[in-house]
Amino acid sequence: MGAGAAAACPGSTASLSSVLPKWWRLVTIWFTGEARWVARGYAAAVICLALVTTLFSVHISYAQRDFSTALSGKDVPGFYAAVRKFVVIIFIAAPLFSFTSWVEERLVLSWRAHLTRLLTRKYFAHRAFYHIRQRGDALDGSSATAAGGSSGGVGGSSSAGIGSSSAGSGGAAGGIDNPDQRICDDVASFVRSSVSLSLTICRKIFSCVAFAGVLWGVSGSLVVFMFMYAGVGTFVTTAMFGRVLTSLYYRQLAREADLRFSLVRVRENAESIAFYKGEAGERVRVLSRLGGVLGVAYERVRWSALYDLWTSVYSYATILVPSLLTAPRYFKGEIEFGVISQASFAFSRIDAALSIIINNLAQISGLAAETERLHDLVAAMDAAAAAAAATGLPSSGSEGGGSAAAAAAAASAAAVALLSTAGGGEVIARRAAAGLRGLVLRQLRVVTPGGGGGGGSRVLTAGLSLSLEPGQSLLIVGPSGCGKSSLLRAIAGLWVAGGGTVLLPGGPANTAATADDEAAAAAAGANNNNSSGSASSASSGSGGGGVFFLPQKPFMPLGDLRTQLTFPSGVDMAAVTAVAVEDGTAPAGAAPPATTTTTTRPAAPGSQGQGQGEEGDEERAPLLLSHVTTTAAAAAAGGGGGGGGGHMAASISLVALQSGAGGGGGGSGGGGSVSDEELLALLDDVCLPDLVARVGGLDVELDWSSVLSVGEQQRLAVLRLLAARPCLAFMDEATSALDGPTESRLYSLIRKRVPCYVSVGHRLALLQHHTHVLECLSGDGAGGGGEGQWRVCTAAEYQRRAGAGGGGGGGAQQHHHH
Ligand SMILES: Nc1ncnc2c1ncn2[C@@H]1O[C@H](COP(=O)(O)OP(=O)(O)OP(=O)(O)O)[C@@H](O)[C@H]1O
Repeated sequence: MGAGAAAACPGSTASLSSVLPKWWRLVTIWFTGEARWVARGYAAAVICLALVTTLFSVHISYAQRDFSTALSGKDVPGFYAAVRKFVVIIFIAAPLFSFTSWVEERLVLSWRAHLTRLLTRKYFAHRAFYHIRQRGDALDGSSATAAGGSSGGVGGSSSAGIGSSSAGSGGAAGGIDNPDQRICDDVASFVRSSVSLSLTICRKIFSCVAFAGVLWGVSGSLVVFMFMYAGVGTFVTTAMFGRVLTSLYYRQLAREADLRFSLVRVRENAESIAFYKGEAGERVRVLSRLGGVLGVAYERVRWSALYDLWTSVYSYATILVPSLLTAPRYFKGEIEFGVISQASFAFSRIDAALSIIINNLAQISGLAAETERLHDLVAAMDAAAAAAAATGLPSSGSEGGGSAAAAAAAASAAAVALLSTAGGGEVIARRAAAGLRGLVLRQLRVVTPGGGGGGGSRVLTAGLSLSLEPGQSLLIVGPSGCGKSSLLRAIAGLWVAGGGTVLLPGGPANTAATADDEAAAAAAGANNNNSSGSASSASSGSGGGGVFFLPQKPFMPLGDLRTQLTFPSGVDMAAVTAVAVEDGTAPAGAAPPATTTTTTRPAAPGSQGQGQGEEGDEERAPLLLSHVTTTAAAAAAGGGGGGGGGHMAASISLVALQSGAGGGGGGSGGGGSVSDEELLALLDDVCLPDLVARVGGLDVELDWSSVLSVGEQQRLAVLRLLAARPCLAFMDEATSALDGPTESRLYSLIRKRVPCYVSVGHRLALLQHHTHVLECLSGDGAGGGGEGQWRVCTAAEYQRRAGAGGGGGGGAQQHHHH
């Protein structure tokens, strides 16, 4: 029974001693972090209080002794003297004991707050939540319960974690299940158990020393016997129960989180399940996860019963032993009666101290499991951050600075090392090029997560090079599953496995942050070098990078209607600052909170000449989309007819044309926030003029994803794009739920306000809104291990072919060589 449990759970392979360094690493996060003086103050206070309360316990034992001796000797004055002494001690000790528990509770709360905030920051930094989620999804189901318990050191866990973000090799390598549960529940229990166990140990050591002195006065042999007795007991207990109980506790945590997750999924997808009439299946799934929880729970009950049996035998024996050893001397008249009871009391205290593992094994094994889970989570988050930093845009704008750059460089180096061990693959480089206002891809290779060069990974795109400049727009088309969305994932930096370079607008000219940005960044954790400064602020766009992604699935955050419209940059500055102040991350000079929610926009690009980006002049110059091809398509073009479109048979190159510094395409608006009037006008633009009136105002909070139709949600998403006014936008089937005329109207607006954009779509009607088409030529995502082939042509040419040859495939045939 125990062996089975141990084999099934990675956590079980960790012995208690191997968990100790991990526990210590987690503990030092608080004690050496920015709040270290608070932490150390609390720790010193509780340790002193533990010492004082232990001394009082010794006094109480002496008072008790006098008490019993006076009573048995019928010594009336002695009795009353003992009573008086006892009352005085209790009078002082009682408030002290309650003050001690108050300080302990405060310590627990502060520590928990600190650790949860830290993990939350790490969770959102560098989109760790995305990379960790991927691994969690892959493991969703029964295997998830066994995941996450890597018993290796930080290095081992890190490489597993990095794999999840880039080139993971499947669940077997160890991953992170249910990060939400780890951040909420595991932190709380970890902190509580750590404090209570540490204090227990402190108290036990003190009392062990104090009572060993007392007992030594009675009988030296009793002390020696005591230590031997406790040593054997501890050894037997840990050998018999330690690993099994830790493993069972670990599995129970994971399975309970799985059960809860299955119920949360039902709540989130209630309508779809109801339409499918899928409740029977869901019920079975929930109940089977309950079965998983109960299975582990029953096993725990069995082991706990055995453990209880053992501890009762052990502790009852300790009641008898001191009396057996001291009674003969009492019978001979060598000691008083009170000495027997004092010896028993001292013996039981020392026994309790020495039997700390025996008596607290359940709590210790719980703490060990929580330590494993939190340690793995932190390692995975750090690894995800390092991987993101390896491919992320260099820091620019609000978080710039020597230390940030150095940290990013260090993280990059770490990530490259980790990636090379995890997947053996290259990483896509993403850079911000100052002055660039379009998109440049160079020899881009996109690989699905799942291994760098095999082991389930697939190459979706190989050798793709293109450039897009203001005034141009690209429609990505191709069969479902060929890798269109994945191309956007790679450009956005969500997928990093592969190779080549992505250049995006960036640098001072395009990322000049507004005051609000800076305040937000400063307040929201600028002093945390894991904060998501560089890559995400640039690529999420609306804040300061000028690049905006609209995903395929609309997302409606929790909050009022204004939040929906201004997402992701609509930040309640008062709340941000409040959080940062609570968090202790607000710098001394943090900007005072704004009173309203604001949406920031990139400032209008200024003169191009100031660009200090990483790229040279060649990259800064706007590039005309001259051609695009891939290695495979290039070869094909060399051998067969290349119809139109400017395909080149030879090597791929980017043709930099005349720089049109100052970037055409117009319209990049000035900085500042979006007023309510502007929001109302934008709602009008996206054909939702009556939405505010219908729901009752901009401040109304509803469950937006269920009260708005998918088409309405898509229109709101386009509104966000228009409000953000990026210089480059990516839309993944962002208008797929809209009727033709509405879609057309929205695209006309986008064309007017966004100089350069890329869409993924299936409808031919979209052609009229794009200047070029990027077509995936692989029928099935380069199935069978072939490389993804793409080609570009003008929209007119694509349209011509579609008219003549039945879809873009007519033209595609010419180059479709495997
Ligand atoms: N996290 C992942 N891990 C491994 N493979 C993935 C992952 N996400 C997607 N894929 C695979 O990558 C391929 C490309 O997916 P992608 O979403 O880019 O397709 P698409 O061309 O956008 O399709 P559609 O038109 O249906 O939206 C698919 O075969 C998909 O199964």
